[in-house]
Parts: sequence; structure tokens; C-alpha cells
Amino acid sequence: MKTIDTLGDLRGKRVLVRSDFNVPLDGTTITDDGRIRAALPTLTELLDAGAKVIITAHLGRPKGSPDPKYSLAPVAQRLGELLGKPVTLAADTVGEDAKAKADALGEGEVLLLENIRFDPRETSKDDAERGALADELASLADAFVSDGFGVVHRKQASVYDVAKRLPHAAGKLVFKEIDSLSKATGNPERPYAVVLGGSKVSDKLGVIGNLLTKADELLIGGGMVFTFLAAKGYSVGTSLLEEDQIEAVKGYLRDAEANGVEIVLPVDIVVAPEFKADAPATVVPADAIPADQMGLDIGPESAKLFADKIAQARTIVWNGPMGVFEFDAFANGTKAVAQAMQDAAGFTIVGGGDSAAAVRILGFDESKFDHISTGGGASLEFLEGKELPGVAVLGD
Ligand SMILES: Nc1ncnc2c1ncn2[C@@H]1O[C@H](COP(=O)(O)OP(=O)(O)O)[C@@H](O)[C@H]1O
Ligand SMILES: O=C(OP(=O)(O)O)[C@H](O)COP(=O)(O)O
Repeated sequence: MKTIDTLGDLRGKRVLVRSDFNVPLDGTTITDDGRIRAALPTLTELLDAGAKVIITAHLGRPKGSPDPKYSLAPVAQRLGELLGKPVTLAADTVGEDAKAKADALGEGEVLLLENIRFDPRETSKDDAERGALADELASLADAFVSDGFGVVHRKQASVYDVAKRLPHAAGKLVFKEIDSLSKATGNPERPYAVVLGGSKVSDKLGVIGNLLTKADELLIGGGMVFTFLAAKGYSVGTSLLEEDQIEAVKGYLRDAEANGVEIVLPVDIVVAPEFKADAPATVVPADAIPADQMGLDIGPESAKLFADKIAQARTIVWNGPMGVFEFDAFANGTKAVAQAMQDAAGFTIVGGGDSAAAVRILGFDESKFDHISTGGGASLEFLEGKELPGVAVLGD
């Protein structure tokens, strides 16, 4: 990968930057700005060099059309505060307003394009469709800097295809992430434990097969757990469940046994009748979730079990909250894992937009973790040893 300085003199040049500004929101309030702060070193370098900076980013998973709920307006505001200069938000992604505002941009000024996932071509599986959007993005700029580490595992127009159309470089965040994560992939000190949770269940189930050849222990919590419990034949009530993955999970359980990898599942679950902050919470054994209840956190016995395993491991990677930590009643499992990671003697990596946010929001000390990655899926795929499309394309 090339560094920004290989792009030559950037004064007066239009530089398109892909950032990951997929921050947690409560309405229009950003509850954790970690991903915006992580983007600052690259943006500052470009602005100091006199570039005209045009940023493209996504927020959430809108359905390929404009949706005010997923507007980047709160991000433009916060980024402006952090940079100490106004950040203009285009009303569209590559439309008339984006073009006009890109043309009007001066040296050292910043334009943020509206959520790139408002355009259905961004996430299209069709190369030509993505290519057409990438052509339009590329026409706005003279060079491309890829700095959204959290999204480099996605083969998407603003991450992958645009790099094929412009002189390109990797930003400082992408370099820093790869450097830190490489320390854990090379030759991890053992026991090597991976803690998985969160709600992007189908994405993350996909990495398990590969992790079974690398890690010594997998600790499973969060929304993932119910597909495992279902695979063991337990009923999971109204919890998150990927029914079409149950057979695959049965296979993982068999492979784990054959490989001598321990899959540690919760022994108790905090359940509630609905997904609400003030829903009445009860602790039940993991094999006795009532039919009308959903699992929203791992229970206290499981939290102790997970904390013990983390204390004994020498390398620990954690992605995905153990429960719905945004609601106090369901935050204890995530707190217990974060505390155990903070106290661990082993090498600790936390990855993921929400996991990293949880560490900060729940008041843990970031400096006590060896690396806090801005990417969850991206860091897991990197640790699997997979080629990340958004990184591979930068080597071309
Ligand atoms: N049991 C559960 N049921 C529903 N959602 C859950 C559950 N456990 C965790 N979550 C949710 O998972 C979300 C984070 O998932 P994910 O995006 O996969 O993590 P990350 O961003 O760290 O990679 C959080 O918003 C949390 O509320
Ligand atoms: O939040 C993100 O990833 P993460 O939850 O794996 O950390 C990235 O912004 C990627 O988002 P996506 O998983 O909707 O492609």
C-alpha cells in the first residue's frame, strides 16, 4: 500500500477520502464519536497539504434510497467541531449538489457527501453497477485516499471500485490498524481466545469456520448465541435466530470438538418479553428460555465463566457486545467482558464500531487495551487471514 505522500504535491488538488463514519446514534445525537476522531490524522494531513478534501462515507444500512434517519448531518456537524473548521454537507451523494459543492471547494476546505448507501449501486453485487457509481465518484476528484478501515472488508463502489479509477493511497488509520492487528495474527501467544457477540449474526457466523483453525477457545455471546443454542436443540423463544445457519453451526460444534477447540457458550441468559430499555429482565438457564421471551444479555454465571477464560488467555480478541448494552438492564455481560479484558495480562484487541463504543460509553480505560480497532467485521476477517478487497485493491 502506498502512503499519502506518494500522491505528490496535493495543494489545490481534489482528494476523495473514504472514511468510516458509521457512528452509534440516539436519534440525531452521536453517542460515541470514536470513528470520527480516528479519521482526523489523515484529514489533517491532507488539509495541511492544501488539498480540497471530499469525504464519502456511509451510516447504517439504508435500503439504497435517501432516508433522513441515516443522514450524515450529525457527522458533518461533529467533524466540523473536531477539525475546527466548517464541514459542508452535500444534499446528495454524486448528484448535482455534490458536483456543485465539489467545484466550489477551496484549498484546505472540506466537503462531506451524503450517505453513499443512499445510492443502491454502492452495495450492488454487479460490477458494472458499482463501476458506474465509482466513475461518478472518481469524476469529483484527482486522487483517492482509503481510510475507512471498518469497511475495507466490503467490495463496494466507494471502497473498492473507485480505487481502480484514481491514483490512490492508504490513509493513516488503515496503516495503523493493519500494523496493530498484524501483531496478533503472526504468531499469537496461547491460549488464544476469541470472544464473539453483537447483532451482525450472519456476517460473523461466516468467520467461525476459519477461526476454528486458529484460536484455542471461542466464547460466544450477544445475538449470535441463540443460533448455537438452537443447534444444541434448545428453544430460544423470540431471540435473534438465523434459522438457515443452524445446520452450519452444528458443523462448527463438531469441527471444534475434532480440532480440540473449546466453544464456550453461556450457561444463563437475561431474558425480557420485549426489546425495550425498561422491559422486566429475568435470568434463566440457557436451556430454558421461555417461548414468549427474548435473550438480551448473557447471565451473571456466564459473565463469570467468560471473565475467567479471558483471565487465563494470553491473546484475546473481542468483537461484538454480549448483550444490548445500550439498555442498562442488559449491559452487565458486556461490562464483565470489558472489565476482564481491561484486567487481562494477555494481549487484548477489541474490534467493532459498537464494541469500541461500548468500552468508552461504559467508562472503561481505553489505554488498558492493547488495540481498539475501529472495524469489527474488518478486523475479524483480517485476523482470519482473509484478503480484504479494500486493502488488496490499494496494492494494485
Ligand atoms: N442478544 C441480543 N439481541 C439483540 N441485539 C443484540 C444482542 N446482543 C447484542 N446486541 C446488539 O449488537 C449490536 C452490536 O452488534 P455489531 O454491530 O455486530 O457489533 P460491532 O459494531 O462491535 O461489530 C449492539 O447494538 C447490541 O445492542
Ligand atoms: O460498523 C461497521 O462494521 P462493524 O459493526 O463490523 O464494526 C462498518 O461501518 C461496516 O458496516 P457494514 O457491516 O454495514 O458494512
